[in-house]
Amino acid sequence: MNILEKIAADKRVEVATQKEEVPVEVLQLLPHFKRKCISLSENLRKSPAGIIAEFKRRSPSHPDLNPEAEVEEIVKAYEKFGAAGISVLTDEAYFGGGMEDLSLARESVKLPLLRKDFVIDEYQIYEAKAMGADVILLIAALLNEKQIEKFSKLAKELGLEVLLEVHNREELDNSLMPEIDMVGVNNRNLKTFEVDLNTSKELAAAIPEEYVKVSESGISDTAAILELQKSGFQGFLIGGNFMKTEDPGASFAAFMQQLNKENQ
Ligand SMILES: O=P(O)(O)OC[C@@H](O)[C@@H](O)c1c[nH]c2ccccc12
Repeated sequence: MNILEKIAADKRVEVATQKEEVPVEVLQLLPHFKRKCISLSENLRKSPAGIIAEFKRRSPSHPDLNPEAEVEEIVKAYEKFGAAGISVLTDEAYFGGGMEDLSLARESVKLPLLRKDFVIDEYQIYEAKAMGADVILLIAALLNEKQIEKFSKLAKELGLEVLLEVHNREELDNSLMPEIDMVGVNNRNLKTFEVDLNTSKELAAAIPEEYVKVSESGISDTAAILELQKSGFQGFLIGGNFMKTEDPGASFAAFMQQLNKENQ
């Protein structure tokens, strides 16, 4: 079993328990359930930089990233210094996050929030909405075409946007559908953790124009962004580069300052 399959197997157990504790009918009563979502794809289309800054404490590839990080201060800095959106890891077992982080982020900023998790069940989409998310992630490597269709239709019904994550041409060709808003190319192979920005560059041309293109993972300098922009990317999902430092908000601010200088 590779790491992705292991995460998905654990996730099924976790979701089954969670569903019993807080059924969908209860989620639907929470105040954010009726909230009108903010569009990340629109923000990315109009933003000159298009950075989706991520909050995560650890990951399977970086177990000691920033174990004690607190969400509020960091997401506020991400907003203040010009992020187009924020990604919050809600997986506890492998990333040290939780739904609590997502709700705290919701209370702290107005930016669109991506619930970053391994969606394998419709329940998690209701949960994302109830906790104040604007966007869900669907990972093509984990889901078949039918599931992607079912999940993205539900997301749309709830007013959420969908970021589809692909890692190769086959996943892309099998998973595109009209309900998807953004296509993210993950530069990190979730099966081996290897990072290669060429993954984005090579897949860019195959992504139809109507989808906003997002390059995910392994981006550590502004030069990479300028290059990826040339390949047609409008969104850049960056986590570790900021979270690995003692003050992720300050590192993000410095990164944005540099990027704005180069973009002029
Ligand atoms: O920390 P990085 O290398 O900047 O990567 C951020 C983000 O792309 C990464 O966390 C990610 C991309 N797809 C995922 C799916 C699940 C969990 C995490 C991820």
